[in-house]
Amino acid sequence: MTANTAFSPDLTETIARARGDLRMGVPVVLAGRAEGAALVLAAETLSEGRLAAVQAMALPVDLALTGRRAATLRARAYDGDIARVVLPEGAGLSWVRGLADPADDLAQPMKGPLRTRREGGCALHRLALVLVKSARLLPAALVVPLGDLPPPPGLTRIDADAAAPHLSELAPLHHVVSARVPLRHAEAARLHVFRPDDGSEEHYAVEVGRPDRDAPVLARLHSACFTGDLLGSLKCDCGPQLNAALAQMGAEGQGVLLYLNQEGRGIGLANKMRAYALQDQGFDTVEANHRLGFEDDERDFRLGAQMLRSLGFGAVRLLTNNPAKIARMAGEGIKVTDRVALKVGETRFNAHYLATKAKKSGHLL
Ligand SMILES: Nc1nc2c(ncn2[C@@H]2O[C@H](COP(=O)(O)OP(=O)(O)OP(=O)(O)O)[C@@H](O)[C@H]2O)c(=O)[nH]1
Ligand SMILES: [Zn+2]
Repeated sequence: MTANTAFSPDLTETIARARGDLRMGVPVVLAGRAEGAALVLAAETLSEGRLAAVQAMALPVDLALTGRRAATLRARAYDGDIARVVLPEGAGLSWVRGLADPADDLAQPMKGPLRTRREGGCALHRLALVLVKSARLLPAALVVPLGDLPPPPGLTRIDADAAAPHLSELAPLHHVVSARVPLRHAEAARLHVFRPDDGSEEHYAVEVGRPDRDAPVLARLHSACFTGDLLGSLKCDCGPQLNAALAQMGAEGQGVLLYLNQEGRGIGLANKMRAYALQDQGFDTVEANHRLGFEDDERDFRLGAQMLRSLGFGAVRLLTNNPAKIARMAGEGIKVTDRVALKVGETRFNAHYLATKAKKSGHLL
């Protein structure tokens, strides 16, 4: 490796840079062997100026959407999980935003007619959506295949053939530090910080007592909920569940709570608030995610399994009502010897939310 290439970003670093670019509204270039190079711009952060610059290139432009969003818009998704909606000539920023963001779907239901592309490949579109989702933006992106044109200078360029399999793998988490933090519910607690090597959010583990590594440990996989955990929101049951889990660990003298920074079931706080705004319009928690173009649950529970293993745990008594968590742990090689029910925090504001989870996501009552 020469000095120059040693300083160059590798694939993981280039993808992290691309996430930052997309969040700032800067286009990135995806280049695949079969498809050639394409310019990608996140719909959420697209500016008038960059849309005009795209249109000035006089190339065919697609708005890549997930199959979920396309279904809401009644657009044909020829690629199954994604749709390539053709950008009509002269379409403005409000056209792009209206397709990407369901906020005004009810007020302005007529978005079409929408023409979706059938011919050509969709690998770069699929990768573009993975990238904008991982940047916690709305899952919608303009994709401009460049043909023979050279990409504009100064843009982050990603090797699409290498990036697609790379992004489906979990970035390794490294244990950064741990220290004692006595908690109201569990005085003998220690907070461990884990950092993924792809530049994404850190995740935490709260270890209560000194649990025996050879026995199943009382464990809770808790997903970040700013509104519930910190603000005391009555719209979900997260805050009471967090406290009850720590209290049970404190009472038993041992346990481990994994705090996964996957706000809003993995869609980020801004998108969760978009989902809440749709719930204000009458949609339930699952429908709201789908209208936004997300799956019901976009979390990656491999994170929890990796932290447990890193701390030396192979078996858990899992505090949860969610059967998917049990299945995901087992699938990742963590033995779930018991399910410990965690029923706290029902309010008149979240009764419908809890009932929807029971009905649509199979939560145990
Ligand atoms: N997208 C979205 N996320 C929500 C909504 N309400 C709560 N959340 C998020 O859902 C997650 C709650 O996760 P958990 O406490 O692990 O709940 P669970 O998967 O139902 O499982 P258990 O609590 O273990 O039974 C948190 O990340 C919240 O931010 C909502 O209406 N929409
Ligand atoms: Zn919550």
